[in-house]
Amino acid sequence: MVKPVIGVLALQGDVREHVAALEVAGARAITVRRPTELAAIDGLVLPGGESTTIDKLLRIFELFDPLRAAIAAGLPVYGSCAGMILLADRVLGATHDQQTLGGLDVTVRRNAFGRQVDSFESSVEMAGVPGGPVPAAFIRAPWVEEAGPGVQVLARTRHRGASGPAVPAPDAGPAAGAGEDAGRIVAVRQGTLLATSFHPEITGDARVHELFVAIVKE
Ligand SMILES: NC(=O)CC[C@H](N)C(=O)O
Repeated sequence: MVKPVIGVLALQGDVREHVAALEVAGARAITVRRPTELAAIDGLVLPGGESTTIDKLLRIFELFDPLRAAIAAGLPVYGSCAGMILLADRVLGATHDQQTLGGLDVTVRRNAFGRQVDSFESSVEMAGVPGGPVPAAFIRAPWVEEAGPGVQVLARTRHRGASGPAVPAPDAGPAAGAGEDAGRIVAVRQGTLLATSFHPEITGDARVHELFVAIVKE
């Protein structure tokens, strides 16, 4: 697979930014809106946006069940922010009828860092992403509250940030450990599923997408 074909779910959210980052990262990126388009892709990005809206649109576009099945069958997927929520098996703060595609054995908390005004930009040291901290935009971002045993934690914030926005630190990372003082989990991987609380696609740094392209090629 010289140049994998990676789809970006294009129902809502920041689709163009992911398409651009994927192209920089060495993939051929296509937008996906129809179930039949799933057959053409080697991997899929679930963009940021509003997870409740994307969930509803997935069902309206009859993509929910096929996509759930494709993920269960091993389709590599990268979910950013709302996309992380869509990949999570369990969601705290979900609306009453909100469903997720699932696949990632995590519990995520929606809007965990606060409201829209608490959105912030920072940088995150991420396992599997060499070359220093990744610039990361947190926009009404979720965090991973609990991760199952098969889930690899790739990045954490420096502080737990229970009240107000946390400050993801350049030295945050898997070495932070799981102790009481360890920060919030903001990037995870389980098999071929990758998820980040933040948006790396709007900061002009394609290294997280390069990691996903590498996962797709594995
Ligand atoms: N930037 C984002 O993707 C925000 C996610 C949004 N708060 C949600 O719950 O879906």
